[in-house]
Amino acid sequence: MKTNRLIIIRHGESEFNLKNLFCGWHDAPLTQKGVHNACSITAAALIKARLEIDKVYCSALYRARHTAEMVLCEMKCANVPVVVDWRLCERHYGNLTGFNKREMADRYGEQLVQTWRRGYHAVPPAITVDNPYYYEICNNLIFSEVPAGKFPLSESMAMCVERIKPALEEIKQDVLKGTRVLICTHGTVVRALVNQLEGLSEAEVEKINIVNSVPIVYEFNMQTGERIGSMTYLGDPEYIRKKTAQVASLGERSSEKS
Ligand SMILES: O=C(OP(=O)(O)O)[C@H](O)COP(=O)(O)O
Repeated sequence: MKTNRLIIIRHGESEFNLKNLFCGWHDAPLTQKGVHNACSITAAALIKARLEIDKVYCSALYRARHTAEMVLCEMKCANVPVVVDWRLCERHYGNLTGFNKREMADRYGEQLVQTWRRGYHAVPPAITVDNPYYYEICNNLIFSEVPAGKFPLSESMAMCVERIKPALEEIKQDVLKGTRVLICTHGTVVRALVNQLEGLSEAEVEKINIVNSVPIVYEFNMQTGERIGSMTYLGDPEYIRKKTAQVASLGERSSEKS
């Protein structure tokens, strides 16, 4: 049986991940640790598993592009083509963008904030002009490919699934031709991809939390196009368990950070 693999990663730790802030379409950079982990966790795991890459599909946001670049350099294949696709950008977090998750839970209640974070159809309040990131997001040229009328003011998981569907179909065609693809994207988009690839129910996908930097591997039968098995993380199970719990939680207030 001829098989091929698809590798998916959530970018390394961003400045907003570190500060526990909703990020979405704000173009936050990686922290030093995020840059370091692209080499010491992502590339190291791929090199150890002898997984080579022929092509990268990447979100247009800087934290994902920087991660992809670091991984390719560390794997000594910086010439690999990188296709930048706005459809792989994080879900737009609306007016939550830039706010601390724990502080939002204090203001609106844990249940509502967790519903905004993980509810399949929950759309956070639309971003307004008084949001500190409104103009930065609207004027960011990385979104120039977004078709007229499709620029969101906020997105649910369900809306995110709809926009990644055609991109995933294109990527799958490449994988079934034998191209060894890496997708470099974001927490919600990885969840949307897992949802589509595994045909999960809405309730199942609401429970998934994705760790930064650790590669996820899917295998496909190239003749039938069928997926073999479910997602496999390439990394230390104890590290993944601890980090998954952190991603799922509402984290700390800004004032609790050193
Ligand atoms: O921008 C985000 O995701 P990213 O760090 O994967 O780009 C979100 O703020 C992640 O937050 P969540 O885990 O509460 O959905």
